[in-house]
Amino acid sequence: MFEQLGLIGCGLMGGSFALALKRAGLVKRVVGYSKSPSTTERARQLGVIDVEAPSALLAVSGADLVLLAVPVAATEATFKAIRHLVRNDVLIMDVGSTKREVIDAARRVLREQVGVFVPAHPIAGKELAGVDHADPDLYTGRQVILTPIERTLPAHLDKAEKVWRALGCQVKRMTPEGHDAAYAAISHLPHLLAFALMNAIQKQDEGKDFLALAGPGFRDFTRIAASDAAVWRDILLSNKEELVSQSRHFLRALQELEAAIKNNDPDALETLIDQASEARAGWRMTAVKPQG
Ligand SMILES: NC(=O)C1=CN([C@@H]2O[C@H](COP(=O)(O)OP(=O)(O)OC[C@H]3O[C@@H](n4cnc5c(N)ncnc54)[C@H](O)[C@@H]3O)[C@@H](O)[C@H]2O)C=CC1
Ligand SMILES: O=C(O)C(=O)Cc1ccc(O)cc1
Repeated sequence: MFEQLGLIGCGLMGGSFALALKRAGLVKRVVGYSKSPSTTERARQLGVIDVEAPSALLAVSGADLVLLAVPVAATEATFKAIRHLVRNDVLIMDVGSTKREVIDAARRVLREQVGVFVPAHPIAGKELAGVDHADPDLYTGRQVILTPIERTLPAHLDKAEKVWRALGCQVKRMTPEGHDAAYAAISHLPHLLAFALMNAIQKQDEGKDFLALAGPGFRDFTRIAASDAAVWRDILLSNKEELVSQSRHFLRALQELEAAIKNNDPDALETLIDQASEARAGWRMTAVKPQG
């Protein structure tokens, strides 16, 4: 049981964490801070937080658990804002979608105290940002990747694992590098492609008319294109090398398909589609709860 969660970033991810922690009876009080005072106020109105803090530092004052749930490029400024209140008995976690840059920021700012920070990435979320979409079930049954470094304090790592497990998550450990390489392929590239597809269509003269005719396949493929621009700008820029490398893999695969079409080669085309179809049919999302 935690006395106080200091929540920095009262949006979708932070708000959902606060609601889930409260529902599990794991926290007595949630003190929240978001950059925009209207968001913090809304979070309190919704019962996501109990107390509005006027600064990140004041949200952390008296907290034994701190969650950073801000766009990843805001991580360093957030650590700087709170560093004077970072003590060894406080557990700090984040929920950022990339890990190497977040950890570099933590090392630069927290220095010898970096061990209290346990980098975390819940593989849960949706395309709808903001506290109004916070949901106590968001994390239930989902994977959470922890990417500890050599200085991470074992007791803090253990406590972090217990918190996520108590919220119904399946916890996995990876290196920050392994994490960023994998998520470039399975999350950052798919978002990039969804953004590109929407723009490619809407920039055509008949784009609007085409979109009006689209069906469920298009809906499934492009859902994530509606994601928050500031959040995704930061994610894509903070995993640049891995993302560009995955984009090259994708372009090669696209060119192979295009060549089979241009060459009127049905066998080659069928083989390529078969490979994709079998891989997708055999894939299941790792989850604790039965998935829809
Ligand atoms: N949206 C998703 O599905 C997932 C997002 N994430 C990560 O979660 C983090 C938060 O994303 P969401 O909750 O989706 O976004 P959001 O936009 O719903 O919430 C972010 C909140 O942070 C606040 N904020 C922005 N800059 C700030 C600053 N400098 N100081 C204090 N507050 C600040 C915003 O006002 C907003 O309330 C990001 O790092 C993202 O990479 C991780 C997994 C899934
Ligand atoms: O909307 C979806 O289905 C997502 O894939 C959500 C998501 C977005 C970012 C992450 O780092 C992890 C999960």
